[in-house]
Amino acid sequence: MAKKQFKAESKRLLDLMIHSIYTHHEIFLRELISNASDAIDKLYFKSLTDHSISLSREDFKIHLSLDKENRTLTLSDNGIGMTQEELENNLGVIAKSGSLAFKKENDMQDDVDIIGQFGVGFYAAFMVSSEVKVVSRAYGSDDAYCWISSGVDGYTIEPCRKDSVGTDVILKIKENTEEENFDEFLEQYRIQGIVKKYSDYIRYPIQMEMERSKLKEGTGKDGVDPEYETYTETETLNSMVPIWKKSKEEVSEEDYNNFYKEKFFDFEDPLKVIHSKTEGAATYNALLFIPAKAPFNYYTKDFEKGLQLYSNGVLITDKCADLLPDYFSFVKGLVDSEDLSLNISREMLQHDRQLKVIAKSIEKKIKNELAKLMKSDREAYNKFFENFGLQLKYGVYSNYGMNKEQLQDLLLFHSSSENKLVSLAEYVSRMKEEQKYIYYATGESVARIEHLPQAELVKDKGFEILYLTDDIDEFAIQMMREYQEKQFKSISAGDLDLETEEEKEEIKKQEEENKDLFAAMKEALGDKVSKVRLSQRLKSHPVCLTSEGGLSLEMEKVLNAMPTDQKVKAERVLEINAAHPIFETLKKLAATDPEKLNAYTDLLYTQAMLIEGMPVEDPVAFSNAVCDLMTQ
Ligand SMILES: Nc1ncnc2c1ncn2[C@@H]1O[C@H](COP(=O)(O)OP(=O)(O)OP(=O)(O)O)[C@@H](O)[C@H]1O
Repeated sequence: MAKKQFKAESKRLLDLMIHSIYTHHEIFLRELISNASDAIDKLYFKSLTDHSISLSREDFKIHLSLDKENRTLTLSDNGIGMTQEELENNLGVIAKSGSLAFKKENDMQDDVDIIGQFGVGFYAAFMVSSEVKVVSRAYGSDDAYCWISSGVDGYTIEPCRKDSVGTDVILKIKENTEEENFDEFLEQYRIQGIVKKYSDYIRYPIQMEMERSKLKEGTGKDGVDPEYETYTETETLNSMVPIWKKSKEEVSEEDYNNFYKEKFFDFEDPLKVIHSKTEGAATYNALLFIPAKAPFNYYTKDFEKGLQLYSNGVLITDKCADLLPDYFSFVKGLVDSEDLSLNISREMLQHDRQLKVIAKSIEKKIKNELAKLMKSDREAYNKFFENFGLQLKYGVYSNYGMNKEQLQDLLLFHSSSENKLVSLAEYVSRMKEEQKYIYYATGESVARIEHLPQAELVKDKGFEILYLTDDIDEFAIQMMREYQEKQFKSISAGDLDLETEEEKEEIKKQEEENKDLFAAMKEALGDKVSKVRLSQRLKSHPVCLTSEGGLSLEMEKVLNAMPTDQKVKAERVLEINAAHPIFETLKKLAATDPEKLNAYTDLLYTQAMLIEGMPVEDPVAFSNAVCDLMTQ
């Protein structure tokens, strides 16, 4: 059977092209400037081998001009131009890319970055233009041709005059409609803004006549009213050389800082700059910054993470979220890669595989740089941690601890013995020979934890305690379970395993002897506690509250502060210090005055709650009970 060719309804196709590919109208300018840059690159490439071309890099430019009255925006380049045939083939055939063909035909050198590949970008002009006119004269030809089209109706090509080689693209900007504003594309500042946004790093100057106004001479002083006059000035709108493509030696700290502040709208210099060129599985340049302070909305839903993504110096996405894991969401910066397979609108990527490879590599880089900073400049790292440490801890906890290995060495906690932030590695390196666990205590603040009765014995043994003051801390620690094969242990949970065998025996004996007392106290407290027992962690304080099972009192507080209806309750244990005089009193009361024992038990429980920073269920009853005691 004879094979038939597909036919395309070219009008429909163009219509689709104009209305369905791009999300933002402003993209048209990026596309036309990229075409101009490609055309110049081609001529430049030719000039490398054809010595009759006397142009050097500096001679090439792209020029923009606005004519509000006639509603035109003109882009001129002195690139390679197009012959009549090329106009016909490249602009008359949708999805035909002369640039891609050029790249394939010629073995392109490193310093030429042809951008075009799909053969559709040009048609973006019709999103904002009622008519597009292309006047072009090809390199090596004396003839020029004019291609005109109003979009779906087709196009005409006629000979015309053009004095120099290159191409002028003249857009007749559409009239405003009820829904859409096109006038904006006739405003010089809007055009300047779009160029800066997408084409700042096109390597040839993009110039425009900018209208300015100044005070007329002789006015505005000596009692003469100020009068203004307008004048025009040619301005280069783009910065051209991407700072990230320069070598590190060429860029000063000030250059980096200024670039960061201007581009990412910060008033302060960044805390750390990471500039890297990577080759291998993923080839890319990255320029990343760690801000000195968390933005005011950092810990809110409004904050959007992401890095700018460039392909050959042309902006593809302003905030590519996939390039950063959540726990490094504070990083600002950009990635530029030539190996991205872009989708046709150049607004997205086609395969996220490449992006994943780049993201993995960036993540590794950020982690290593932070670890380096921790070692080399602790003060700066502490500052970083004060601002973003919380995010790292969330990172350890989230996704069922999937990233804990990655992040654990970046964490800092306040140390009881050092009285400053320490890393887990530092803690472990100081552990005593007989110390089995990494001890931690939780509470609202360092000052509050300092006074926790539970900490007494652990401290007495000379063991360091990590003070956890953020809500997420204990959740993160529980997710980690251990660090360098040392388990974490809360000073308020379960058996601290601090006693010698004899001490353990002694406690067991005392527990047995006072079985009835503890049973009576438990009875008095009812559901409030799951157990009353002898304490193995108290030294001078009478009581404390601990918990059993996976849920600690601190976690209970955190979870119950969340706006959900489901409330949780930790299994509370009231611990009594056998060495405290109160113990003797309790023993006596058990035998003589059970009612008083009940009242004292309740008082002790409430005191323990207060020490823990837990809300007292009935403050009035507590106050009355204390007064009763005072007046006895
Ligand atoms: N200013 C110009 N000077 C010379 N040739 C041009 C110019 N503008 C467009 N062309 C030619 O027209 C072709 C089609 O342009 P178009 O913008 O539609 O696609 P492209 O740039 O090749 O690819 P992409 O869709 O990826 O941008 C280009 O490949 C190029 O050969």
